[in-house]
Amino acid sequence: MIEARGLTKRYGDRLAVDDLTFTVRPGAVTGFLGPNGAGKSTTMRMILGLTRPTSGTVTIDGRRFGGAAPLAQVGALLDAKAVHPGRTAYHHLLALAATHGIPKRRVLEVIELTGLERVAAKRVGGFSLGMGQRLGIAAALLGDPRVLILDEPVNGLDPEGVRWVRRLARRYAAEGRTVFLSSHLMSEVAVTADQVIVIGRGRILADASVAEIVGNATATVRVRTPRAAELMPLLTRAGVTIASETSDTLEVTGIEPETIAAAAAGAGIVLTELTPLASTLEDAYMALTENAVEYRSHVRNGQEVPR
Ligand SMILES: Nc1ncnc2c1ncn2[C@@H]1O[C@H](COP(=O)(O)OP(=O)(O)OP(=O)(O)O)[C@@H](O)[C@H]1O
Repeated sequence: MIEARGLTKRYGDRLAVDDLTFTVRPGAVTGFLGPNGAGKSTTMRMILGLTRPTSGTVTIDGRRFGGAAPLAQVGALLDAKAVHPGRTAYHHLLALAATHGIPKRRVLEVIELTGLERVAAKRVGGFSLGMGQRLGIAAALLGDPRVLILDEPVNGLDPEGVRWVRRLARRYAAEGRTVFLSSHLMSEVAVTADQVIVIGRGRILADASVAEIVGNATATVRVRTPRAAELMPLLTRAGVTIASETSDTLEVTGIEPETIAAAAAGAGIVLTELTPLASTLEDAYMALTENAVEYRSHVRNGQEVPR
């Protein structure tokens, strides 16, 4: 179990993590989601005792770590590139095991577990991003930890690798361990996690189950009518957004289809389509983080440019 209470980190006048209070429970996969620069890595570093909080506390299974947490208690993947490039994967893991009193046979076990057998004798400097990521995960698993903290674990992995991380996370959670993984992709978290903590600009935007977040997302309804221009003002009110792609189509968010149908019928407007568009976790995420994105891009002249 990871418990953060009022966790705060300030870098100069920049508040990277702003008063976070949350609990990550064992027996479930908890996704930690947020746009670039939201404060995910800083939070994870504070959990692991690698960065000192400006204020607040965070404990793992009731203990606070001033220095790095022991491998047998917590396995972490933070920066997969932080490995000596001249060492082989095997020697990297062996050195790590030796400094933590972990037997050599466990090194062989994690090499097998992470599918690194073929490249274990190769120097890490020549590893692909995906192989480096697997090695980082192998290091995290070395101490057979009760708590697993993975920062962007699927970064650079191929589809097979992504599925493998997903299965690994689920298996660890099913064994009653605590699994906390960050991502900036809601789609990935949706299929892997049970719980989701969403942050933006260092603050918590949501802390709920995946099902709750999807359930709370306001659905959009596509309305087609030759009299769209007349219908639009009848639907306009606080909390409603209307987008119009073509002259006879409206995408309305914030009103139930029944209410739209009644408004149209009342004005004698014939609807040729009234379709609720499934609200996805990705929509919910975009809505949640709308005001918390620092580096959102948008499309101009067909090209994505930073705002
Ligand atoms: N050592 C540091 N010194 C100064 N500012 C920092 C430091 N580390 C992080 N920050 C700032 O704190 C904020 C949060 O960064 P952090 O890396 O925790 O975000 P993140 O959610 O992990 O983002 P990403 O998905 O891009 O990795 C950013 O604005 C970042 O520039």
